Amino acid sequence: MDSQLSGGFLKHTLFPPKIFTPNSITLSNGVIVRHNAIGVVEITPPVSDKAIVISSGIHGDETAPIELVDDLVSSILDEAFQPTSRLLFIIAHPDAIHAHTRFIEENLNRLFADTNPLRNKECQLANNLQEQVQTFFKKGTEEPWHFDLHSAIRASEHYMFGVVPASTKVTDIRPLVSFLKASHMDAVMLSRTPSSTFSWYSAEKFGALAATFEMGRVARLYENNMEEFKPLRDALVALLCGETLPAPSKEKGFSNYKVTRTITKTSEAFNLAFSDDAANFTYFAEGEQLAEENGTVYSAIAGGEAVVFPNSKVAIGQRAALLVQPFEPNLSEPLYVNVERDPGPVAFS
Ligand SMILES: O=C(O)CCC(=O)N[C@@H](CCC(=O)O)C(=O)O
Ligand SMILES: [Zn+2]
Repeated sequence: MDSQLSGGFLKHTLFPPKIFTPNSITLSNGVIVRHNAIGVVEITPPVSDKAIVISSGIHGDETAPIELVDDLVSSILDEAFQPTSRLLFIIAHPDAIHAHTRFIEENLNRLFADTNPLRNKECQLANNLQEQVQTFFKKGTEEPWHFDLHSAIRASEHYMFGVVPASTKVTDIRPLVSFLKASHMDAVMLSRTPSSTFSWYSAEKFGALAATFEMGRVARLYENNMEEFKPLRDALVALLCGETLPAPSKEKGFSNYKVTRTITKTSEAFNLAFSDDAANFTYFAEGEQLAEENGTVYSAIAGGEAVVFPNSKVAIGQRAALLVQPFEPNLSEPLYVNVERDPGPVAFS
């Protein structure tokens, strides 16, 4: 086994050697494991039908995804399962992981719109990751997928959910929704506007079936209860190995939301009208005030809206909250998360 990875992918990423040289090994099952860069491992099986990026650690304090990625890479190295897709595993931001923070200078997950001028470490990281993903997808013609794994800052009415970015591509995302259900996630949220996130980058530039996954809530490394994410791990292994996905949960329901509005903070005067620790998907009835900034009042629209990722402390110019409404997709027809198409009528209970 590659001596650099023998101590584990996460350990190497957090404590890399002074000089890193890309290297690769071939496992006895014919799978090639290439350590492309610190925090980036590429898996190439002899035959592949999908090209799947699984990224974690974009935010340094969201650690369950990092533990999951480390575990999947170890299992492949141990030949515990044999992938039939090309894979790119990423642990993105070791400095932020060491510092137990979301980011050091700038939110990395807002830097995927384009190549960034090098004003800080996050810009460099975003540029490197864009290059890695571009090279990976352009290497083959397999179906492109990207799961960017995160954990929410606050409590949530839905513990595990997927956020599907809106792109200008016409990609039918029903296989992605099936995967979320097979992972026993609680909900999907369809964006309506471009967002410069890592999953948006793969959806927009490569037409990937891409989503941000919210896996529970932030916790210190190794203080996560990884049993909670076993259904996601099982579904990932099935997808990576070309096997039938697990059946959706019989106990849990599955909710569909579409984003109605994005509230952007434009000045330091921005205030949310509710408590800072309100849970994701807290519902506000029509007319209830949500936020205020320099005399502009944001209130819930007809039918009410639920609030997701509210954060008044974001940098000026960034998203301070998403507002969503439930809807029922018609899954007998293609489902597009395209900036120009409404995914379907709102469904109020
Ligand atoms: O809990 C929060 O407020 C943030 C959790 C998180 O990092 N979420 C991602 C979502 C990205 C997307 O919209 O696809 C983020 O804010 O970057
Ligand atoms: Zn995050």
